[in-house]
Amino acid sequence: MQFTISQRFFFDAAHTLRREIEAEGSRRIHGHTYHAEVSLSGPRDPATGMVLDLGLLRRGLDLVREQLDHHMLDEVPGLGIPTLENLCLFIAQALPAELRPRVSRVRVWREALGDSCALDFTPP
Ligand SMILES: Nc1nc2c(c(=O)[nH]1)N=C([C@H](O)[C@H](O)COP(=O)(O)OP(=O)(O)OP(=O)(O)O)CN2
Ligand SMILES: [Zn+2]
Repeated sequence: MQFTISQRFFFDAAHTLRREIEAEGSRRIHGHTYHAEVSLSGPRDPATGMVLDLGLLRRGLDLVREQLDHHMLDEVPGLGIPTLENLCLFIAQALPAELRPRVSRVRVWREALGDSCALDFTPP
């Protein structure tokens, strides 16, 4: 049996973005509140009854959040162009190594705008 556990966090960050449309406002430094959800999938460990203790996932997410919250996203090493797509990939790759193989989905969204992006990984 495959289970999926997930946890969310949010961060406030600034960025600029080059776009074909609505270019002027996006090119100026502006900020968003971003929400992110990381899902891990796998079997239950019969000894613990858990896929993984959610407290361990929370610790991993706190480490990722520190790299994004109140940062200028254009300057975050390894992020690249600060789009929702690249944020999904960055978050997946910035998780501690022991969590990464179990990541099945990373979703990032901006509640105020209704924008969202999800990155899905093939289950192991
Ligand atoms: N596929 C993607 N498209 C866009 C992304 C993205 O990450 N992936 N990002 C943006 C911008 O971040 C942009 O700032 C959002 O633009 P917009 O919807 O115009 O929102 P505003 O910041 O202008 O909203 P306000 O209501 O004025 O704060 C665009 N596209
Ligand atoms: Zn923006």
